[in-house]
Amino acid sequence: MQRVVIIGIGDDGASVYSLLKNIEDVKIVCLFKTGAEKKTVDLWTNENVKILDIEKLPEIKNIDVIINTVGSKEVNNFIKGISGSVSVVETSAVNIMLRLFREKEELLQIKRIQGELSTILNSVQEAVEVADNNGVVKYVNPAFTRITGIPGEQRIGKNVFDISPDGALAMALKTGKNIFGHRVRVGGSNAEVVSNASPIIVDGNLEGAVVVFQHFTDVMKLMDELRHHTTMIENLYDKLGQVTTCKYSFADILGNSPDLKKSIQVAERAARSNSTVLLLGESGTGKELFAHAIHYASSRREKPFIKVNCAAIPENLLESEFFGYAKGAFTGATKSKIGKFELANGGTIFLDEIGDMNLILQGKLLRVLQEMEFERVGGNQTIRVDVRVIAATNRNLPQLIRSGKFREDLYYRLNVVEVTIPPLRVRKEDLPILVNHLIIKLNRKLGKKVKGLTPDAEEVLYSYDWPGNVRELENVVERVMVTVDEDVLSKKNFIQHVSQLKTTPERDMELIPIDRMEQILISKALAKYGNTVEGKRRAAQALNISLATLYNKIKRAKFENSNV
Ligand SMILES: Nc1ncnc2c1ncn2[C@@H]1O[C@H](COP(=O)(O)OP(=O)(O)OP(=O)(O)O)[C@@H](O)[C@H]1O
Repeated sequence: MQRVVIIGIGDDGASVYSLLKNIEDVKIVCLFKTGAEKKTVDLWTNENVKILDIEKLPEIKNIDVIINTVGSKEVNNFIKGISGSVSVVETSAVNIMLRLFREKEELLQIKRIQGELSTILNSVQEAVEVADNNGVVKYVNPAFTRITGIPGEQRIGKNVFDISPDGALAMALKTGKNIFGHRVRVGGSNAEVVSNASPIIVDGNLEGAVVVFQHFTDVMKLMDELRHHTTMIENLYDKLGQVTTCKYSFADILGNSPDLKKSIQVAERAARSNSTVLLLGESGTGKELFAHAIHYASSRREKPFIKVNCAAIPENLLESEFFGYAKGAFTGATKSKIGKFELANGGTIFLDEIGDMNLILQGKLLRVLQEMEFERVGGNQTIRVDVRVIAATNRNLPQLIRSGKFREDLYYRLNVVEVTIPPLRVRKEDLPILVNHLIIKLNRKLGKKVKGLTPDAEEVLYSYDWPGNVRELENVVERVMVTVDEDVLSKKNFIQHVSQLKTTPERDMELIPIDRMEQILISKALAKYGNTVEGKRRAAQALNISLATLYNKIKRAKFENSNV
């Protein structure tokens, strides 16, 4: 066991201490503080070692070696004066020893980094090749061999300017610049790769270059995957845009006329089932409103509601709109797209203007309705869906069937539950509730304070037939409210702003049987004043007949009608 003392508690003293403290045959007896250290190190508080003043050196017995880390003359002389037979390692020898120690430490550190780097390079999927500034290959990783089929030992030592002069590595060495996305066949192999290369610059000098590449097919595979996911994202965006949030419920369908109530009743019953519903009614009667309400009242209310207007989509696009298309199905189909039936999966598809669909598509639709499965246009995979169908039309389907424009079998498929929505002209008693609701809504929208209509304005509305139904009524009331500043809307406002508001009698003044004319006037009066006892009393007054006569005429009209 060598008993050692260290002179000096500065940087060098600390280094020597660290170097020797774990050596088995060395016992560091203590360290000596000299006062000549440039800076003392604050390491000692955590170390189990004694620190003494240099004056105490003579008192320490049985020392084998004194290591002097302090370069001061006085300290040297003091040690020489007392060391006697004890070996003294001078400062210059200590410095050499420390330099060797530090270099060894650096080497160990480099070796550690090298080990880590080589683990990384061995495990990456990309090929890596390194050449020096003359182009001589110094390193290739295992992925290089996997991708090119060239063993490392066959590659290392060769010159890239000979074996791969068009490669990214040679280009980076020639130009000193980064090369990106270079597509090339690796010299000496058949592998087509996409590579990135960078020059290695140390202290401003070109020391070599490194290239990283991947098999072109791998890149293509990644690109395909990327494209697939991009399509998926686009389709989802598409989906978001097309999924109509179901806006209306049965509570939004206004009107108390018996005919409308009957339609609502049938629709409510249909909503509870999964049956296909066919909505019939003139334009603007509220078919879409009913479709929304049915979906909203059904168990599918949380699922998508998808509307397709069969008349608005060009015939040649309708099929792909419905069923989507596969990538490459036609020129321009660079990616696949899902159709409305898939979008509606789990929910409801609303096929508006079904009477305008072409015959070929009618056949395809029939198959979907029967089997709930289809293929995308140009695709061969069968897609199964669970969709509730609501179709609507303002056309006379039986007539279209007779003229060969609509498939009878499709008609029966769609017509599981038929809901006919009456036109506004046969339920004019619904006018007040509709108009009041519109005024409230438009007051809010336009910032107006309209309270209602004058009786003669009401008369104008009652006398009109409303061929555009509720939609026309909405347009007319809005047009009037936008332009008029009065609180109560008068006949003048309506006539002035809606020139097409011609009253029915004026238009229909051709000759008809008197009893028929009577019936028209009675229903007009009842529509205006309502079918209640009070309404009938006022109607009789307006017609200038007694209440009893009115009852008689109503009875006779009903009797006659039932005999028709
Ligand atoms: N009973 C009703 N109560 C309240 N609003 C109604 C009623 N009926 C129709 N509407 C309103 O009238 C407008 C037209 O209705 P909708 O679009 O549903 O008619 P449609 O029959 O589908 O018309 P088209 O055949 O032209 O597509 C909508 O703004 C709708 O909210």
